[in-house]
This record gives sequence, C-alpha cells and structure tokens, in this order.
Amino acid sequence: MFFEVLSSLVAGGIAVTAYLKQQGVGNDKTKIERIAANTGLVTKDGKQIRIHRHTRGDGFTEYVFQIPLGLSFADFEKKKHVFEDGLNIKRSTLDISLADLKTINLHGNILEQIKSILANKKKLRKEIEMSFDGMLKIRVYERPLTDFLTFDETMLSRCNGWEIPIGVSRTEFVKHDFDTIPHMIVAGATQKGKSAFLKLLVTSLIALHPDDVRFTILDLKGGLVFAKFKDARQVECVAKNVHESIEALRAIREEMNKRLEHFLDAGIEDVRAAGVKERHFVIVDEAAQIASAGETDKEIKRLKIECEHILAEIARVAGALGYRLIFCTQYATADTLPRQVKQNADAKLCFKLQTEVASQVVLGEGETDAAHLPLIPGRAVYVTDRKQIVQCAYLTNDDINRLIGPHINIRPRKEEKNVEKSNQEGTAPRSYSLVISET
Ligand SMILES: Nc1ncnc2c1ncn2[C@@H]1O[C@H](COP(=O)(O)OP(=O)(O)OP(=O)(O)O)[C@@H](O)[C@H]1O
Repeated sequence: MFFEVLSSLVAGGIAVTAYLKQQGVGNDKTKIERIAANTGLVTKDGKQIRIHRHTRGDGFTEYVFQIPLGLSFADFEKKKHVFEDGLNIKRSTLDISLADLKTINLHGNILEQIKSILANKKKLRKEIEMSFDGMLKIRVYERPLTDFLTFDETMLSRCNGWEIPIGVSRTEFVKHDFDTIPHMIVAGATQKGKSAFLKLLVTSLIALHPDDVRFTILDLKGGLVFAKFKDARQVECVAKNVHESIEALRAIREEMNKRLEHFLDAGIEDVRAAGVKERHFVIVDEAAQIASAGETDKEIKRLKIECEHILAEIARVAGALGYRLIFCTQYATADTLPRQVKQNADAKLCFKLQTEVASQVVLGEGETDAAHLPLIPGRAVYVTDRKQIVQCAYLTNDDINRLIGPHINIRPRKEEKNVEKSNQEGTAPRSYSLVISET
C-alpha cells in the first residue's frame, strides 16, 4: 500500500511532489498547533497558541507562536518530546526528495526503483528546539544532530583557561569552563557515555595544564576506566574502595582547611585572587558505591557517611579554594545525589536516563529531557545557566595514549625490576619502558 501510494505520487509527476514539499512548512505549523491542542495546552476558555511568523534558516524552520495567557513556556517545554514525535509521524514515508524522484525512469519498473531509493535512504528524524523570549519559538530541524563526533586536537586549542571541550550542539562547539562553574554532575544510564566523557575530561586537563592540574579519583566501580591514568604524574590517587577513599578525602579536607585558614587570615577571596594556578579535581565514579543509604556493614556505613560529609564540604566551600568536584552516577536518586552536592554543582551533563523521574532528580523539577534523548552514545543534555543538547566528542585510546603519554611516570617493567634487583650494586645500565595499561 505504502509503495503504491508513492508510485502513484511519482506517476502524478514532480509537480505533486513539489506541492507536497511545499506543504511541509504548513504541515509542521498545523501539526504543532494540533499537538498543542491534543496535549491539553489550551486555556480554560479554549484559547490556543497562535502563529506569529515563521522563518527559514539553514536546515531549519523557526515557528514563533504567541502563548495564551494562563499557559507558560514550561508547560510547552515539558511536552517537547510529544511535539518531536508528532512531527515525525509518517515522516519517513515522505522522505523522498525531488532529486530522488528525478532519478526515476517512468518507463521502467517504478515500484522497484522506489524500493531501491528507500533501501539506500537513512531515515531522517526531525528534531526540535524550544525557547522563549516573550514568544514561544519552536525550531524544527530537517536533519538530526550528528550522532558521532570524533575528538581532534584543535578542540583543545579552542579552549582557554580551565575550559575543556564537551562536544557540539546544533549550533556551536560546546566547552565547559571549570573556573566559572567549578562542580559538575555527570549522570546517565549504563553504556551511554559517562566513562568516555570522564576520559575526555581527564585527558584534556592533563594535556592543557600538565603542571597545574591534580586529580583524586574515587573509582569504586572497580572498572578499568582510569587504568590509563593511574600513573600520570597529575593523578594523586585512584581509590578503589571505601577505605582508600576516606583516606584520600581526609587528606583533601586537611589541605582544604589549611588553605581556607590562610585565605581567611590574608583576606583572600578565592583561588584566582590568590594567584594559585593549581586546580585539584576530585572525581567520584560511581556515587552509588559511596552512598551510605542501604549500607548494612556498620563500620563501612560510618566511613561512607564521613565520605559524604567531606564531598558535601568540597561542593559547598572548596570551589573558591581551587577544588573541583565531578560527581558521577548512573543511579539518579536522592540517595546517590546528596542535596548539598546537587545544589552546588551548577553544571550537569546528563546522558540518557531511563525515566522522567530520574531526569528530574538530576536536572530539576519538570526537566524530563534526559529521559527522551535518542539512544545514541555520547548524546547528552548539558545544563549550566542554559540547556543544550550536545553530542560529546569521542576520544580513542590512541588519542589518550598520545596526549597523556609524556606525563606518565616511567616505571620499570616487572622483569626489568628483577634484573635491577640482582644488579643492586648497579654497574649495568638501567633500562626503562613506558608502561601504559590498555583498557
Ligand atoms: N561520545 C561518544 N561518541 C560515540 N560513542 C560513544 C561516546 N561515548 C561512549 N560511546 C560508546 O558507548 C560505549 C559505552 O560508553 P561508556 O563506557 O562511556 O558508558 P558508561 O555510561 O560509562 O557506562 P557504564 O555506566 O556502564 O560504565 C563506549 O564503549 C563507546 O563505544
């Protein structure tokens, strides 16, 4: 049936197709209005959004609507995924361009030719962006945001100060500035790109600030994500369990308190005013492993509570002292994301989450976008004072090795250690190799 409809369209000629394409604009506007009405975005006295104007840009059409009194932008934003789905209904069936139709030989087997065009076609999904400046603006993009972004070193040269590359949004290269917003929550369901982002973060910071950055990494997941970095001279420790974590955090608290005392005595406002170049990143992966709630072992629970207190303190006061908290979790609940951390981490990078509730735990009330992201690794909602959908840059292991290689502490291989031992008086020349663990 579908192919019959299309074949008759072709037979009907290019004029019909052109007409259909022209209808695309009108259709989207009408669809948006109908979706709004069908999802209850109507005032009690029946008033609906009214089109003010539409403009075409490069790859998108922007519709500007007036919102009736009594409805808010948030009401519309909450339903963004409903609008997006609505605009895509039947979209793939009409995704044949004029150029495609021109290739069809009307004297040949039309059905077979259409089948072949469709077989070679990637289904395009329209994506939308919503904003508000007194009017509701809905931008409908003809093509989706790229689903893969290869990291390249020019991204680093585009970063200033304590900025790191994140990826791209639909309109720009996206960076995060850790001197403007010190703490970040990274959340997302399993296999959606958290670890890849953490590797991008650590590698970028080591490459950009080899002499000024330090890391304390609480890697209680027991994975191999940080194996590559553990011997980098910038990495103070990679704690693998609660005991190692509390030891590392107590050391940070002591250092923090000393610095705080010094700043208070000297009347220094923050690390920038003090001219301190160093920034100390504390990375927690995975927060659920350090959460005290649900811990049954009394002693471990006590240690976890202490860990939580220190982490909350870092989030609350240590930004000004040069500490940066990167708090990661795949379980977005109130237990894994303590209130103090959430309130003080003004940046959130949230990969796809399974439910709207989880999305709201991370991004705030009414913010359900993370639940409606497409199933694309590296696709995330990046929220600071504004919200952007981004595709994070993907760094290969070769990139990481090349960039951090010069900063890895050279240590002898096992067999060379043994040779070294037997030559303790040391006449034989020492030979060392660079050891970078592969994950
Ligand atoms: N930015 C990206 N672009 C393209 N592919 C990516 C990106 N990030 C991650 N991936 C792919 O997704 C896979 C899973 O990513 P990653 O290991 O970062 O997930 P995760 O969220 O840390 O999962 P888990 O919580 O289970 O450890 C990677 O092996 C990689 O193939």
